[in-house]
Amino acid sequence: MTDALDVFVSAHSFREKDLRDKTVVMIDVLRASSTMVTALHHGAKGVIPVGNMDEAGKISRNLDSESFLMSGEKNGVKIDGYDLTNSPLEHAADVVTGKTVILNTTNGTKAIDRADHADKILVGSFLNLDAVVKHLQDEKNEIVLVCAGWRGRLSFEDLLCAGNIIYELCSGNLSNTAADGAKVAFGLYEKFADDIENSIMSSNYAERLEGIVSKDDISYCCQRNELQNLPALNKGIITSLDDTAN
Ligand SMILES: O=C(O)[C@H](CS(=O)(=O)O)OP(=O)(O)O
Repeated sequence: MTDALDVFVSAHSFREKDLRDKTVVMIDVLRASSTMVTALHHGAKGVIPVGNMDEAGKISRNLDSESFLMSGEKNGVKIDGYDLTNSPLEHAADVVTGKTVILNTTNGTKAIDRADHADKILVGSFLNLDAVVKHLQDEKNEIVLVCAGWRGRLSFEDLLCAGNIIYELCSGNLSNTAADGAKVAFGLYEKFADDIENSIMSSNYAERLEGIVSKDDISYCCQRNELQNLPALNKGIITSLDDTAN
């Protein structure tokens, strides 16, 4: 099954047609994917991913002011006038239950926007890795793991998570005929499998956002299989797969 799977290392490394009729798993470990999974696990009604502030503003104007929260960041910092940053730890049950979260981030929400032509878009992270793997085991479409990366560049933690998904799907035995992207992600995971958190703590992200994003946030996002839900995009809104009409 891993022969029908490829990995794109950033949200800018594919063309629209590369995703047509495929099932995409968008991976932005730090932090958009982890925040979406967490918000939905904690009872958010849905997450609306937006690519910029204008879009966020337009959507919010059509909603009852009590019904939603605006979450997001620019360079890791809360956007003026927003309720929350995109820290998963801020998306706690007492904050998000029953609310729609409009989420605006530098990479993750834009990656979803760019993956628009896929047949299905799922959201993956270390937190819900098992749920992703279980779903992909029965997937009929070709699969593409889209790492959000950072501003068009590769991010270590996203590729590592893609490698972990592939490793589980092939039970640690990747075929020689797998795509190059799958081989690279798998190899990265093999190297760092026993040291996920430490290796991510010395990634470019951790260095770049030191003092802005807390170590608690990063540690939280490195936990594997803490949450069991699988977010999926449905008509512009992300909900956990069991809650959607599909
Ligand atoms: O806030 C985050 O975790 C990042 C910030 S940055 O773009 O890596 O500086 O955004 P995200 O879209 O969640 O990757």
